[in-house]
Amino acid sequence: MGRGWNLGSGSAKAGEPQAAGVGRDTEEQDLRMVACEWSPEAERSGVRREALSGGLYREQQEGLWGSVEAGARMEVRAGTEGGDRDMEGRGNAEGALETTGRLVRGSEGSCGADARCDRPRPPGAAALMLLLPATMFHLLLVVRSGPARLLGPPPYLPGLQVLWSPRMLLLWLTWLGLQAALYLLPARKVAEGQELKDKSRLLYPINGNPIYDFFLGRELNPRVWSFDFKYFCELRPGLIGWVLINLAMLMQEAELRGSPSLAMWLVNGFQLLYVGDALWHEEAVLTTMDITHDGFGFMLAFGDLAWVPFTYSLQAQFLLHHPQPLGLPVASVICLINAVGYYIFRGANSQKNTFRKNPSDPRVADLETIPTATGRQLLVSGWWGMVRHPNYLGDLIMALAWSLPCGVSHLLPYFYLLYFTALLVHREARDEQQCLQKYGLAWHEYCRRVPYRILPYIY
Ligand SMILES: NC(=O)C1=CN([C@@H]2O[C@H](COP(=O)(O)OP(=O)(O)OC[C@H]3O[C@@H](n4cnc5c(N)ncnc54)[C@H](OP(=O)(O)O)[C@@H]3O)[C@@H](O)[C@H]2O)C=CC1
Ligand SMILES: CC(C)=CCC[C@@H](C)[C@H]1CC=C2C3=C(CC[C@@]21C)[C@@]1(C)CC[C@H](O)C(C)(C)[C@@H]1CC3
Repeated sequence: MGRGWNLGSGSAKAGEPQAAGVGRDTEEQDLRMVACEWSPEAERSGVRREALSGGLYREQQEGLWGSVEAGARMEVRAGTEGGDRDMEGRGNAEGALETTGRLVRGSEGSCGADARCDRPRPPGAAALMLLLPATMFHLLLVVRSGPARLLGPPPYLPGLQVLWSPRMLLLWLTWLGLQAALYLLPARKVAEGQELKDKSRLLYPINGNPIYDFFLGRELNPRVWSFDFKYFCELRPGLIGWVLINLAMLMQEAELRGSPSLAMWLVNGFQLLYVGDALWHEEAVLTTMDITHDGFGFMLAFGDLAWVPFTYSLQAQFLLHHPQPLGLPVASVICLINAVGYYIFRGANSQKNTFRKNPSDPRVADLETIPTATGRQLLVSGWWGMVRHPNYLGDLIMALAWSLPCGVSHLLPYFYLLYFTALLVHREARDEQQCLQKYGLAWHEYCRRVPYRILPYIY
């Protein structure tokens, strides 16, 4: 059997686990830890030292995670980079092992804080940088064409003179400038984000690959004074730009056909609700992995400033060029689908945010939780007991409702749904990795209790 030990959660000897435990100031904590059973997913070879959130880390004696046998001895080393301490414990017949030891806060740092360990390699990054703009242009060309075929070649290629317009560039810069000016208004609320992982020395690798770094961004939170480029781009210019493009489509349709169609109203209304919700809950964006984990490179800059406004508004663009009849009964069903999606999306996000801010809040105090070695807890009832990403489920249901008003004659309006499913499945896998890194066996226990990721009984 292996001799590496996965530290599970246990009750704290001094100071019960708290939701805000990660940021505790005490230099040393006495923790009572329970080593749990080996699981195939937990087996990872080659990991010598692993960070526990809250600045703690543990080391494995050998490359494997180990199960605990009766009477087995375990050795866990924990400490700061400068000075480790050893601890010992004994296993019992049930395969659980208790040990009491003193963990000393070390410097935070692990693959979990490194945005590069779970991302595409340079050739993939280079391909994406060509593919994404090409896809966007393709979509914009075909949505205007008669057949509007998602998979066919574009009907024509515009000349360079069409693509280059100093007036448009000026307009775009003015738009960014206006957003930047609004963003800088002194009246806005100053919110504190999560403790950032860029305290880690591992976050800034010396040997970077220029293509890869350009794609992902070297800097986690590029700022000039208090102007945070990533945070600014994540919400304002792109999301508001998306709504404005939708609105322009609606107005143009009114001009062309006398009044906007019901389908156009629905698409505008649904997406306005989504963007309004994002801006209303602006602070919640601080805990998304884009802000806490990803650098600000091509992916987010292009994603936020171009991809979101131009491809997320595809349905409205499609409807302008391909009007679709929509009766009231079908429209009502679509509204219901969107309402259900929004209800799940908002309910799940709010439940987690409320819980993370204050676990004793009466709205979440009764929910069942799993303690973790970091002091934070994981919800296992309510929305987060249904599937491991109920917010993604709600988001996907809404995505379906945004496409349905465009009818079923074309695949193009379903592009967002397809892309978004791929994005969320990939994102879910990344988050899973990070949570495993953060919470170790407590995360395995959560996965055991809540086996489905996004879609109950299916995925
Ligand atoms: N429209 C779009 O293009 C996109 C929309 N989105 C939406 O953005 C929103 C945010 O998504 P995203 O940033 O990916 O991540 P989530 O909001 O899903 O947050 C994941 C984090 O939540 C915490 N968590 C996970 N499970 C539990 C649990 N059981 N109990 C308590 N906390 C838990 C963990 O962090 P910790 O424990 O550290 O708190 C985990 O890392 C989603 O609604 C998503 O649909 C996302 C991407 C694109
Ligand atoms: C293909 C490509 C270029 C991908 C880049 C991905 C980005 C477009 C998305 C990554 C995470 C996002 C989020 C939102 C918009 C899309 C991007 C930037 C978001 C702002 C949409 C509104 C939501 O309410 C949200 C605030 C939760 C969400 C955050 C993540």
